[in-house]
Amino acid sequence: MTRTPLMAGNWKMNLDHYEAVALVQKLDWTLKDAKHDYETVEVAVIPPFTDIRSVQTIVDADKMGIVFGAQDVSEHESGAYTGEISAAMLSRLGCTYVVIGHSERRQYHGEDDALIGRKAKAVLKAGMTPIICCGEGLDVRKEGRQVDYTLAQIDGAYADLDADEAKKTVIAYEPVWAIGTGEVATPEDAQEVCGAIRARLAELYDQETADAVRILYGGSVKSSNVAEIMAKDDVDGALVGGASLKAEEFAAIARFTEHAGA
Ligand SMILES: O=C[C@H](O)COP(=O)(O)O
Repeated sequence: MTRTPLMAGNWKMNLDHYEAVALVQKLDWTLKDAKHDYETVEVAVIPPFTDIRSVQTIVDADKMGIVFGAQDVSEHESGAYTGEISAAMLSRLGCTYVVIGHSERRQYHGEDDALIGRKAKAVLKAGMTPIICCGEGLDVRKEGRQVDYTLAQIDGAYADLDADEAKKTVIAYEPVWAIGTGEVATPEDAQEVCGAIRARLAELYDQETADAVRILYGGSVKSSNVAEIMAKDDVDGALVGGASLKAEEFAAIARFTEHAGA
C-alpha cells in the first residue's frame, strides 16, 4: 500500500490575508523552482479562516499545485451559532482539509473526543478530509502512558465513523510537549505511537482501512529533522506549525527526500 506523503502547514493564528497571499506565492515559486511533483508529496497550507478566500483566489488564478484547508469547523450544519463556520462554507471555498481537535482547541476550547468525532463527520459529509489530531501531554509521556492515552483519543473520535468514512481521514499524532517547544520527538517515539494508531485502526476496522489512512507526525518539525521522521514506516507526513510560516523552510520540508540522511 503506497500512501502519498502529506506536508500540511498549520499557520495557527498568524498572517493576515495580504501576508497569506505573499507566503503562498513564495511557497509556490520555491516549489516550482525545485520542480516539485505534488503527486509525490502533497503540500497543504492551513491558514486562519479570514485568509482562506484570498488563498483560494491565488491558488486558482496561478493554477498552483498547493491545496489548502481550515483549522477548525462547526459540528453544526447551519443556524444560530454565532462565530461558527460550517463545513459547507469551507467546502464552497475549495478547502481540501480541515484540522479537527488540535491540542490547542482541546486545551483552550475544551474540545473532547466525541465532539471531534462529530466535527469529523461534518467534514466528511461536506466532501473534505478531516485531519484528526491526537497526542499526549508531558505528564502522560513521563508516566509512559502515551500509547494508551492516544489510542483512547482515537477510539473516542472514531466511535461513530464507519470503515468507509475512516478510510477518508488523516490522523496527526502530535505529542503536546513537542509543539512549538523545539523539543522534537525522536523518530522512534513518533513510530511507536503512529504504529500503535495504525494497529488500532486495523482492530477497529480492518487492515485495508488501517493501511489507507495517512498518519502525520507534528511537533517542532523542521527541514533538518523531517527526513529521519519520514523514514519511519507508519509516518506519512507532517503537520507543521512554526516552520510552515517560512516559505523556503516549508518547501524544504516538502522536499524531504532531497535531504534524507542530512
Ligand atoms: O499543528 C502544528 C503543530 O501544533 C506543531 O507546531 P510546531 O511545528 O510549531 O511545533
